Amino acid sequence: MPQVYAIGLRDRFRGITVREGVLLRGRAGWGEFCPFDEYSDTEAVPWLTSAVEASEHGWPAPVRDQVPVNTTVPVVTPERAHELVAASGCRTAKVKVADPRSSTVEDCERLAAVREALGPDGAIRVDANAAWEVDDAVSAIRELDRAAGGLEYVEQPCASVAELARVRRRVDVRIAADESIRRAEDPLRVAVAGAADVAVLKVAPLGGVRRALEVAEACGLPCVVSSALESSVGLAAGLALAGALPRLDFACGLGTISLLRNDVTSATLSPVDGHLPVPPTAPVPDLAEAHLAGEATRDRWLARLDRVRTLAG
Ligand SMILES: O=C(O)CCC(=O)c1ccccc1C(=O)O
Ligand SMILES: [Mg+2]
Repeated sequence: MPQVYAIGLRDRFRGITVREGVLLRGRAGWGEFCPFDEYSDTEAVPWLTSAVEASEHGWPAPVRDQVPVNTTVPVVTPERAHELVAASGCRTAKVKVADPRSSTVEDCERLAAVREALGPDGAIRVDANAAWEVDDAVSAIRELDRAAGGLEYVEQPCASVAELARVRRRVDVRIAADESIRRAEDPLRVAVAGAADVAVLKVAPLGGVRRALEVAEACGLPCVVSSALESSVGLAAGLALAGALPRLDFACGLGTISLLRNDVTSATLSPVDGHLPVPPTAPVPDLAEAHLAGEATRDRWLARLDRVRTLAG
């Protein structure tokens, strides 16, 4: 029987305070199905394909046994940002910016605190989650770059690929594409070359590790593997992708377990010295019992899983 979990977040992230999902067990081990609420049943199909790959088929062989990861800083006070980065042990920090609850001035203050915690040789990237228009993006990126003492890249400053290309021509900071790839009609065909310098790949919305490897090859850009805020069961799939990519030039966004208050496994994938291991399979969710969702949440997820299974055929 699939297990439905509900785990609180330490700080609000992307508007949510509780993360929910389903753990599936198959012949090869465990997989996680956890599309966000805003994903339709059709959009959730690749998330299921990814969970089925993990639980029934397993992953391709890795070419490295550990990956550097960034710490992720939600929209929090500068003091809290400093504390999160200092405690992380990571040499790269990714800071959420352009949130409706945070002005550019506040984003700059948070970035200055992150630089202070990281020191001059750490790398700072920001994620705008498609919030800006082109002109706003250009001026904000210049300000944030200054406040951070240099940015490694800015993730998804605007919504469309055409806008990314226009921003990219006007700023010195690298542009990374996230939503442009993961929410594309066909991620294998999205023309991000010319609009971005870096591709952010998330295993679940791309339909699994094998499918994400094809997207990496098709897009022809350096890739960063990022989580979708999963438990360690889902994070393991991201690590399998990061482990199997032919090249890995940047830290990955897989150090997100600390954003959750709990994990479903005692073999939690929490970074040590800014690195995570590439596991052969997902960890067994031996602590899932302690984080099972209430009945209404469970029924809602099992119904969603049924509908998406039917769609997936
Ligand atoms: O990349 C990271 O560091 C963390 C993952 C992250 O930011 C994220 C997590 C869930 C959903 C969307 C995003 C995003 O990159 O926009
Ligand atoms: Mg992003």
